[in-house]
Amino acid sequence: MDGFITFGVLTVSDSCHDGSKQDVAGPTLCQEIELTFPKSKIIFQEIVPDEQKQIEETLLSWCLDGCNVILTTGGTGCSPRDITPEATKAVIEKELPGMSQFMLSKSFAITDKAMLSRPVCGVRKKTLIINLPGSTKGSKECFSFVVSAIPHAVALINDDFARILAAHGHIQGDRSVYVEPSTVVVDATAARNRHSPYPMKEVDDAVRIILHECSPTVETETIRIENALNRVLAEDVYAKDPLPPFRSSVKDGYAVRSKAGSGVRKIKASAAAGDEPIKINVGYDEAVRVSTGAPIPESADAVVQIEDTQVVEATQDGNEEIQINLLVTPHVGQDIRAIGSDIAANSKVLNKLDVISAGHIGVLAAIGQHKVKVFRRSSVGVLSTGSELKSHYDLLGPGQIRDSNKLALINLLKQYSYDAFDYGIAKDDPNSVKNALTKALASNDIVITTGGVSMGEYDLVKKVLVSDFGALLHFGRVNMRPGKPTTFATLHFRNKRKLVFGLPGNPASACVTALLFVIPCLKYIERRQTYNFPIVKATLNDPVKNNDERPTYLRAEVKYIDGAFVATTTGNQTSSRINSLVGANGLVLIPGNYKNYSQYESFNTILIGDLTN
Ligand SMILES: Nc1nc2c(c(=O)[nH]1)N[C@H]1C(S)=C(S)[C@@H](COP(=O)(O)OP(=O)(O)OC[C@H]3O[C@@H](n4cnc5c(N)ncnc54)[C@H](O)[C@@H]3O)O[C@H]1N2
Ligand code: MOO
Ligand SMILES: [Mg+2]
Repeated sequence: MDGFITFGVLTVSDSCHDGSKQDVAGPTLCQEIELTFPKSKIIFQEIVPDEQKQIEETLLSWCLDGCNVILTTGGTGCSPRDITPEATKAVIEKELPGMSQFMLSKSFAITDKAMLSRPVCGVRKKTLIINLPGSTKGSKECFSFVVSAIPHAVALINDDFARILAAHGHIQGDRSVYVEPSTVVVDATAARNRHSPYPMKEVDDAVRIILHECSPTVETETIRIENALNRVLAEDVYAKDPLPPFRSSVKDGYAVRSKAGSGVRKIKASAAAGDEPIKINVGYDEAVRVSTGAPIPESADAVVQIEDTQVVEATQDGNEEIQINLLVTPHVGQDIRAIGSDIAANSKVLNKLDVISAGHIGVLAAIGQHKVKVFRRSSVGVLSTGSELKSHYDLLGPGQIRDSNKLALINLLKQYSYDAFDYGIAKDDPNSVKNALTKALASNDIVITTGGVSMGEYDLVKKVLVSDFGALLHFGRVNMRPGKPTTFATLHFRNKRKLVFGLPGNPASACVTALLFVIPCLKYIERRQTYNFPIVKATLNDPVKNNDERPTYLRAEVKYIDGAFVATTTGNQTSSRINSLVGANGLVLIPGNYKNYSQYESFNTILIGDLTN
């Protein structure tokens, strides 16, 4: 589960900061983090000088931004500028002397120099801060000494065993959270229901029910613009300063006074991009050589591009122009980017409810805004149910298959830019299902389960939801193929309202129902204005049979050819066949009732991905 522990790596060093030395320790620590915690995410990496205030400010801002662990490297010694431990002490609320002592005691075995190191480790709110020495070797070694304590420390700090243990695959057999046994008793086989007691809902009604049961969030969070892609803005954004902040040249050419028209000009000075604006008076017979992006001297009112000029006189070595001839008559403002011409000072640049794109982030960077307020996203836990399931890392015994749903769903959500957390595999027994659900519900707003929702005596998800969690099942069957037993429930867990999607176990069914029901729900809650997938009319490229009374969502590759959408199905469409999702960017909706459809018939098609041509 990517992004489970978030890290920040702060190099503290005057010489790395001013560029006279290359920072090797910082990048090496990042590599170590990625190797040791493949599911982690490094959200910050910076170099600051050995200045107490700057170190403190950076630590505080990373803590505020929800960084789980900050590693500092450098500034822990006893030279006059070494100040990292003091800065760290000023930021932390609880010191962890054991961690520093352990690190030192291990270091003594390697070098006596460790006696001169003064690392501080501690906790501020939900962030663990660890000082490491500045040398690449030393910081790497010291990180390796304390690394085993990090996941547990993060769990303790966040008071969140379930999430952390789930992240490390300890769901089954984990005794750290006690869960009362389930109240569900598996039915005697002969006494079980012969017909599903759940009314069959149409897909559109099911979507309406889901959206009715959730509301667009009002919760916001403030995040760095680097992390803001695809988030929904929770505020209008205004520019304080104009862009450009000075009159700048649009072309490589000559800044002149337009009134003097075309003709010969003496080169008085030159200005390149990045130069300070030159304070000279440009006479009517003069010009200032300018490059694109350079500031224009105040008295000039036009730029003439190089292509529209000729050299009249040059220095003897041929390096400098002395006089040039303007071949065109310049007009006022020609090729000058006026102050505020792109963004006027105090103007609104971005609107609340915009979905942040690369362009938005560019605007935010251009106006110097470091953070934005966005709407909070729902946190999602995903778990699989099924006694036959094994992790894809395990060897299979007789009767076992690999769990493909969990990873497929977590990554399906990721495709639409939502994160989801892995809550393992529950066995088909009520206690195991209750256990896994408890852990997933404890840390998430939304839980997705797969399997165990149909008619079998071991399909226990619905029962456990109702009996053990007091859930309200809003529907338990939907008129669609794949996905008939799709279940949607709401419940209160520790005084918080939760949504549960009980998706079918068949792999294609799980993905199709996640697309049709979960993704629009996540978008709607996040306050996206467009939460439904686009629908187009597409013509079938191959004949299909619907062997079912239910409307069917065929997985297909959709192309736009000669002004029309054409859909080619991705082979066998049986619900168990996860391969039918490979290469599918569309779901073609064909009516049920056991009808056959010939090539060239057109159907509504939901676009779930980019067109492939
Ligand atoms: N008597 C009836 N039987 C079934 C009906 C029905 O209406 N009456 N509906 C069928 C339909 S449609 C579907 S879809 C499946 C859904 O079943 P469940 O949601 O109860 O899922 P399971 O029984 O647990 O598993 C079904 C199938 O999928 C495999 N599976 C489950 N989880 C995973 C996973 N994580 N990764 C890979 N494969 C998984 C599992 O081994 C089964 O083969 O029920 C029909 N039955
Ligand atoms: O609805 Mo099920 O998903 O067809 O196999
Ligand atoms: Mg079943």
